Amino acid sequence: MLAQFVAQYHEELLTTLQASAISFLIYYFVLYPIYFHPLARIPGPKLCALTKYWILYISWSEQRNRYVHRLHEEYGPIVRVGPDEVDISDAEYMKDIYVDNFDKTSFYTQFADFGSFNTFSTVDKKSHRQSRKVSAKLYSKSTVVSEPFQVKVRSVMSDLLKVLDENQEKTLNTFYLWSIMAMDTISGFAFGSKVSKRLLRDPFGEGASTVVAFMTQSSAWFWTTQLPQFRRWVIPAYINEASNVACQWISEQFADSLDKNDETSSSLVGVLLGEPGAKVFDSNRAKSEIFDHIAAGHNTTGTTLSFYFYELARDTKKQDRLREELKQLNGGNLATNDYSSSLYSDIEELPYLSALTQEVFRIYAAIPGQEPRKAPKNGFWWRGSKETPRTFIPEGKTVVMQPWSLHRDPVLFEDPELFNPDRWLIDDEQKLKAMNKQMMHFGYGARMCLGLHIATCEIKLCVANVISRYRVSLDDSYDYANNVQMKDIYTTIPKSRDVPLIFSGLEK
Ligand code: HEM
Repeated sequence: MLAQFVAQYHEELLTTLQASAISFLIYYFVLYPIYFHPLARIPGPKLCALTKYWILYISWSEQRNRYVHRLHEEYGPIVRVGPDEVDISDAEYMKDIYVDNFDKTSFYTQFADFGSFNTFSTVDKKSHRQSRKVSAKLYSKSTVVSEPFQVKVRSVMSDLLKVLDENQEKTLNTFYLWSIMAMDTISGFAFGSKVSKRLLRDPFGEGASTVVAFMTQSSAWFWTTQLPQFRRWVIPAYINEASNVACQWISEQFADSLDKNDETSSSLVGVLLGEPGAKVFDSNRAKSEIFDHIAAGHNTTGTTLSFYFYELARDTKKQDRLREELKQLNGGNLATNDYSSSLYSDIEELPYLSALTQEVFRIYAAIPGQEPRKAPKNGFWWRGSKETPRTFIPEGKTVVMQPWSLHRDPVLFEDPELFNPDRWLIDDEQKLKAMNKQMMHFGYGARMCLGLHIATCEIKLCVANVISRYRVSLDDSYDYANNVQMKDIYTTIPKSRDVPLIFSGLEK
């Protein structure tokens, strides 16, 4: 009977089944994500709501930070950038997401080296807390300003001043130079000064090849963080080779440090391994941590300083004004002839130096991109705004903020693309407080940058030492407008990997 029915009506049945399947597919893939999904009331392009591959494509084509920023300008402080992902640009939510410490997403899990995770790549709160505790004291402000650390950083500054002295009036790739300098600082801290390589003593040879190896291995960031399942198929062999070179570089110094380092309590190796027998971390875990700190610390600092000096070189009035401020420190004189560095305690609070530094951090945040977290167990409320009604964001959905947009809020930062250090020198305390609260260049909350005190110290010391000795200028033959832009990626670098500048000694 049934067979007879099917035989008689099979064409109509097929059509009905096909129609149902098509209706289901339309509902599931189009109507549900756009109209019925829990995030449906959050504005954004329909393509973002339909498929996660759109924002992945934008990310892959290195446009995400600027694209998401444009979405905020069009749709307001919360935008839906993927079917299950929202980006928020409102400082009020920094506490909810980063201080209350939503777990990191899997974006971070692939930042593991030597087969072991590290503080940066742990996603859950509990293991992160335990991991971070081990090295937090070593990176604290009190350690960074202490004399033993300051001796190390001043010694790196002296190496840098020698390089500049020997290469006056030549065009230097400053992105490499500052990155090498930052690498020397972190590796001195990590392996102890007797062991760590002093790359500034061979900046154009081993120095350049080491930073290039680290930069090359991190150039696969998109596949590593976003589509790790395809990584092994799409990554060219030279990236894996660069990764091996970088790991080898860490391993050699790590092994040497076990033999020769006598700074057990003040070096990262000493702290990570603990007293003999304590077994805080095994050696692969310790190497993974060190790899990550060196990778996180040199590139970001190098990028920040590249844009810093670029801004000073294109506006000599700003250089002169900073030089005037520095002069006051030395009884009206600038630095002496020798290579000795200024004291951090003397320059740390200088108003114009601090304003310049804050403005560089604002426009050129070295990590300008997404810092994704997962909505927690009981979800999370968007409390409502002019553009978007109060909306519940369920557990597990991705919630992101990007410094790029927070730092370009036109209400707090008038003419946001203008490099204007004077905006930090106003008398309006309330406004300054709001501006500072909006800054996310070192992240925010419990997972804020571990190296922020070292980085700030190095950056200010480097600028003060160089500007008090040299006039910095652009190389007229170089196309800065096209080449010196921020690459639109998670950790930015100058697009051309080259910021050529010329240093001319000041008359003493
Ligand atoms: C100008 C220089 C630097 C900038 C702009 C910077 C920025 C940041 C940002 C934004 C984060 C949070 C990232 C996220 O949650 O997605 C971060 C985390 C981190 N940074 Fe830095 N960083 C700098 C220098 C350094 C240095 C010198 C070190 C060396 C120790 C370092 C080590 C770390 C570590 C270990 C984390 C992970 C912290 C955690 O998850 O608890 N950074 N950094």
